Amino acid sequence: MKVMIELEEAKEMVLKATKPVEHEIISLVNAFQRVLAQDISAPMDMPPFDRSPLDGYAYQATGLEDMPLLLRVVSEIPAGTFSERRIMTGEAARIYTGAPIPPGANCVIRQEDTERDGDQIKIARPLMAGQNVVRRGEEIKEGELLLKQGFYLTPPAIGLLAAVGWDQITVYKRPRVGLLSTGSELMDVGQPLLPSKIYNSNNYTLRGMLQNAGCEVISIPIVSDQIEDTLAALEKMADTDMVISTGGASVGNFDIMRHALAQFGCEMFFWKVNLKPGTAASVGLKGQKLFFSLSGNPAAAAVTYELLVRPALRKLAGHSCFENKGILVKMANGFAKGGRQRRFLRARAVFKDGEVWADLASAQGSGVLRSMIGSQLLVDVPANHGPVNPGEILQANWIEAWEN
Ligand SMILES: Nc1nc2c(c(=O)[nH]1)N[C@H]1C(S)=C(S)[C@@H](COP(=O)(O)OP(=O)(O)OC[C@H]3O[C@@H](n4cnc5c(N)ncnc54)[C@H](O)[C@@H]3O)O[C@H]1N2
Ligand code: MOO
Repeated sequence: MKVMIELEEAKEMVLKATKPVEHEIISLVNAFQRVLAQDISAPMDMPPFDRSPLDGYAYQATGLEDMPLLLRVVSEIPAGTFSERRIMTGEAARIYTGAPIPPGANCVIRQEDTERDGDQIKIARPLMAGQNVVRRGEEIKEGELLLKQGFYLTPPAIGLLAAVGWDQITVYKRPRVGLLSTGSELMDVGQPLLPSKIYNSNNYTLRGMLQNAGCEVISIPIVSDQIEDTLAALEKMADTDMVISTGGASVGNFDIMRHALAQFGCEMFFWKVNLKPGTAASVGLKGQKLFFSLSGNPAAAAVTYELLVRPALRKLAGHSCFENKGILVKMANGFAKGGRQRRFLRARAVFKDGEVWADLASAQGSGVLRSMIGSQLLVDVPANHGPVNPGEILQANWIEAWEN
C-alpha cells in the first residue's frame, strides 16, 4: 500500500479500477438523471413534414406576381390536420402554426400582412418561394446520431428523445452505493444528545451528494469503532457497487477503517493523499468493488468525496465524462496558512467585471461543515505555495452539488 500520494495518482488508480454498472431498459418517463447506455439515432425526420411556423395563409409564390395580389381561400388547415387539396395559382389555404403545408403551396404569409374580405385575401408585399416554411427534417434527419452512450439525460435531452418517438431506452442501472458512518461518538438525529456524543452529519451530507449523483444509497448510519462491528457492517454491503465510509481514517488507536478493509479482503491501493482537508483517505478494492475510507471530519469527507470519489462514481454510473469542472478564479481575499500540503479552500464564486472571484469561507478547518454553505468553489492551492494573496489567480474546481 502506498502512503501519501498525489491526488492525480490517486484518481488515476481509482478510475482504472472502476467499471461501469450493468444496463437496464426503462421508459422515457423515468429517464431524468439517468445515463444512456446506448447510442441514440433518430428513427424519423423532425419535423416529420413541411410545416408552417405561423398563423397565416399558404400559397404558391412565383416571384412574378403583380401586387397587390388577390387570392381565394379554398381550405383551412388547423394544426393536427392535413389537407390534400392542391393549392393552385390564385388560391390560398388558411393555415395555422404547426400545420402541414398543403400540396402546391410553397410559402406562408403572416396573417398580419394580409387583408381578408370574405373568402379573399389581399397581399401587398410578395414573398419568395420557401419563405416561412419549416422543411421536413430541418432540425433532425432520420438516421442522424443524436446522443451518445454515456450521455447524462438532462431535461432537454429527454425532450429530444420524445420528439423523435423514443419510448424505451437502455440506461446504466443506478449505482448502489453503501454508506457507513463510523465513530462511537455518533448519534442519529431524533434523539436527545448524550454527553460527549455528536450528531452524525456526514451520513446526511453524503447521502444527499449520492442522491444528487443519481445513486441508490444503502446506509448503515452508525458503526462503532470496533473492528468486529466494522467487519459486520462491511459484510452487509454485499449488494452494493461501491462503499464509502467516514471516520476512523487517521492515526489514532481507534482509526481502524483501513485495517478493517484489509482484513475484509481488500487490496489496499493507498492511505493518505497530499491534500487538505481530507489527507487521511484510503482506498481498497475487493473483486470489482471500490471501498473509500474518508476522514470523519465533515469538510474533509465532503472535499475528498468531490475530488476523489465523485469522478469514480461518475465512471461507475456510466458517464462518459468524469472530471470535475475547472475554472481560473481571482482571490477576493488572502489566506495566510500556505503549507507544505496542497490545500483546497472552500469559497463562494462572485461574478464581477467579467471575472470569477473566489470569496473564501471564513473558517477553513477540516471539521467546519458550515464552510460549504454558499460555497461553490474549491480553490486549489499548490503544495509549498506560501501565503495566498488577494488578487492572485488560482485554479479552482466548480462543485455543482454545493450550488444552491
Ligand atoms: N495525531 C494525529 N491526529 C490527527 C491527524 C494526524 O495527522 N495526526 N489528522 C487530523 C486530521 S487532519 C483529520 S481530518 C482527522 C481525521 O480523523 P478520522 O478520519 O480518523 O476521523 P474521526 O477521528 O473519526 O473524526 C474526525 C472528527 O470528525 C467527527 N466526525 C466523525 N464522523 C462524523 C460524522 N459522521 N458526522 C459528523 N462528524 C463526524 C469526529 O467526531 C471528529 O471530531 O484526524 C485528525 N487527527
Ligand atoms: O485529513 Mo484532515 O482533513 O487532513 O485535514
